[in-house]
Amino acid sequence: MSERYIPGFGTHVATEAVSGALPQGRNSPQRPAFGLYAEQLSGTAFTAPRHENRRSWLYRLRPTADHRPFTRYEGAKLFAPGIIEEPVAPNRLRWDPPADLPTDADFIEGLVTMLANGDPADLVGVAVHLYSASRSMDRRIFVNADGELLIIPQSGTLEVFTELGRLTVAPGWIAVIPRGVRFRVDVSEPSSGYVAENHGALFRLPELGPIGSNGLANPRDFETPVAAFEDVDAPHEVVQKYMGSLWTTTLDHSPLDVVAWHGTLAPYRYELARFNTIGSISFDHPDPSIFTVLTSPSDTPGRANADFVIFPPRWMVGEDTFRPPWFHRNVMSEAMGLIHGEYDAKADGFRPGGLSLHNIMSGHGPDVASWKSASEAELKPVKIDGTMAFMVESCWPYVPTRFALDRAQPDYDQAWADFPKASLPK
Ligand SMILES: O=C(O)Cc1cc(O)ccc1O
Ligand SMILES: [Fe+2]
Repeated sequence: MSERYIPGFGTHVATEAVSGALPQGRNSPQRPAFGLYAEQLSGTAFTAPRHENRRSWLYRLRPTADHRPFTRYEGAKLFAPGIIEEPVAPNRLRWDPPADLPTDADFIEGLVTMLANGDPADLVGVAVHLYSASRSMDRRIFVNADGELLIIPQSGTLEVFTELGRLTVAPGWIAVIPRGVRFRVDVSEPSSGYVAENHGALFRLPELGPIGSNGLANPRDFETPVAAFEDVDAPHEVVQKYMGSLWTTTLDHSPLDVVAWHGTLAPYRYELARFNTIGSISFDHPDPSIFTVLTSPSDTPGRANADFVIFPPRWMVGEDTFRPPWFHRNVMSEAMGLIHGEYDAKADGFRPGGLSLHNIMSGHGPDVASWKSASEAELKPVKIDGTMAFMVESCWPYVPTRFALDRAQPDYDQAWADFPKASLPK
């Protein structure tokens, strides 16, 4: 079947891969068509307010309930390894793309956790993982009970076959797989990138306030796949992340057997180039919240559990303005990655596939070289081009994993060494 997508963010989709599979007029008929099983998948509490409520009804060959007990999964040792015991130092950290990410790995084995905050069982927090996959998942399925997965490819295109349909996700695109949705990732070349795992409230579009009714990520540009399934009666291993640990069970069939579904909870993809970037056309550099693609709110208004923010190509026109990111200390914690190109606050050392962490209250901003060139630049209109950085900003400070701590650049503080001292009038 050729791929097709339905446009819109969080819209109510009704889709069937086999004509007549989707019940009409009710969710749970006494006997669904063809002996399919009706199953509800909830992304929000049953009683969540109507405008936030997200759930879908799935019509499948066998119910998800039909499985044997899960046992501990012994693979993917660098994925969700648990938190370090020692206190977290107030240091800024940065990583080159690690040279020793798993090789000859599928998407599950290739996941490596770098940063995490919050306990998944508290339903808050976010984790940042890298992945490096050179093999397709062969009769293996992954499912995350701990939150939704925001997948950010950096190199190589992923074919993600989920219970609710298939998504092609190339670098420059993102995909979000809801909590609990089972999926397989196929690759045709060594592929790597980032995953932000959101344990908290579902990602949604940010409010637009005075921007008005259009702009930033427009709802129409989000794409949800139509129903697609496989009917395979052969053993399939299901690896599940559940309350921070990995578990496994084996089914005698593929669980990607949803023939039809309808509802508002579904995987989706989005091309970052569609982002309608809005910025200053007078002076001063706005807060980066203007670049928010998706936000997962916390219980405190305006203080995100996780904001997914991008730094796309854009014109810089500010008059009498220091144009790159300013020096700052933030009560929010900032994890950043780079998909391609260069980031305007870092002349050196922040590489595609790398990562940086500026945790709560760490002083950061432009490195010396970026500061010098931006302070001396002629302020004509300049296009920042050929770049895509992103940030996963969270109100909860991140804790690096042991793997991450052992691989941090030893000299990141040098980015801000040797600033000349200001000289006051005598
Ligand atoms: O620290 C960073 O590079 C991210 C960032 C970018 C920006 O334009 C303003 C503030 C900010 O934290
Ligand atoms: Fe910052």
